[in-house]
Amino acid sequence: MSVIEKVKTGIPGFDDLLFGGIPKRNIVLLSGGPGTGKSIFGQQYLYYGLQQGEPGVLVALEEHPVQVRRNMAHFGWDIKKYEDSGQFAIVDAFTGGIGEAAKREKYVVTSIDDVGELIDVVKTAIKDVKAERVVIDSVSTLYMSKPAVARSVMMQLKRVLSGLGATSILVSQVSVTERGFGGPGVEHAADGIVRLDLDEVNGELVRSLIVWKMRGTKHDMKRRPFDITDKGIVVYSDRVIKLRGTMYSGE
Ligand SMILES: Nc1ncnc2c1ncn2[C@@H]1O[C@H](COP(=O)(O)OP(=O)(O)OP(=O)(O)O)[C@@H](O)[C@H]1O
Repeated sequence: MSVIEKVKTGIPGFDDLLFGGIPKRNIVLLSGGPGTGKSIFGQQYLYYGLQQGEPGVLVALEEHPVQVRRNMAHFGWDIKKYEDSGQFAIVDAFTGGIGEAAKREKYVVTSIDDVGELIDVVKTAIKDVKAERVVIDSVSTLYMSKPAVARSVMMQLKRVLSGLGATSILVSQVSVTERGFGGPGVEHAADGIVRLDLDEVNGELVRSLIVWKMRGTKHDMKRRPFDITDKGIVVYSDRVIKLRGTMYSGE
């Protein structure tokens, strides 16, 4: 039996849940409601890779690249030096190329309705920086207005990302009450699903996550609490959280 190579996320506590990390070339759907920490998780995964000498690409569909750099700097993740040295790239799929700041971006997607264009730009960025890690934030934006094409978009992305050897996290936005992870088309196509949650317990918001699926490895099956600190996400892999009265607890 061949041993599957794992990619460490570097998020404290999280790799324990995957017995080492994400199997190489997997496409992982990172799903959760608003403010659950999806963007931070993705950025932390990329920054850890950079520190290990693994180049990365962040496809920004929800935020201006300038804002992304600012948010990352807030956690002490200085990506500028990696951008300058050609080990990291942000694909701007947010501005549509409009505005002064957008003119300074190297990788710009002018229309996100044209998935072909997006894929071409992403491909170029991955090849240029030799990316081993890719984050798309968020993939939902690509099919929000046309759910029927979700699976096809996902399959196209999967072929390109996996084909170029990258291990990818695709952020999937779901509403607070939604039980799923972004729709059947994407859930089945993804190699892995990680769900982040924010729930009110005794008048306080509590963060937790669960690994729902991960092809190529055994994984933890329990809901684990996590925190967002000034240094990013910390998962408490030895603690279990039971949410009362949610769709998960079966109460
Ligand atoms: N320095 C920090 N310390 C603690 N918590 C923080 C810090 N910075 C941000 N947060 C928390 O992270 C949340 C935002 O996380 P993030 O942007 O990753 O969410 P998201 O899941 O991508 O949300 P959305 O889908 O709405 O964009 C904030 O609402 C806040 O609760």
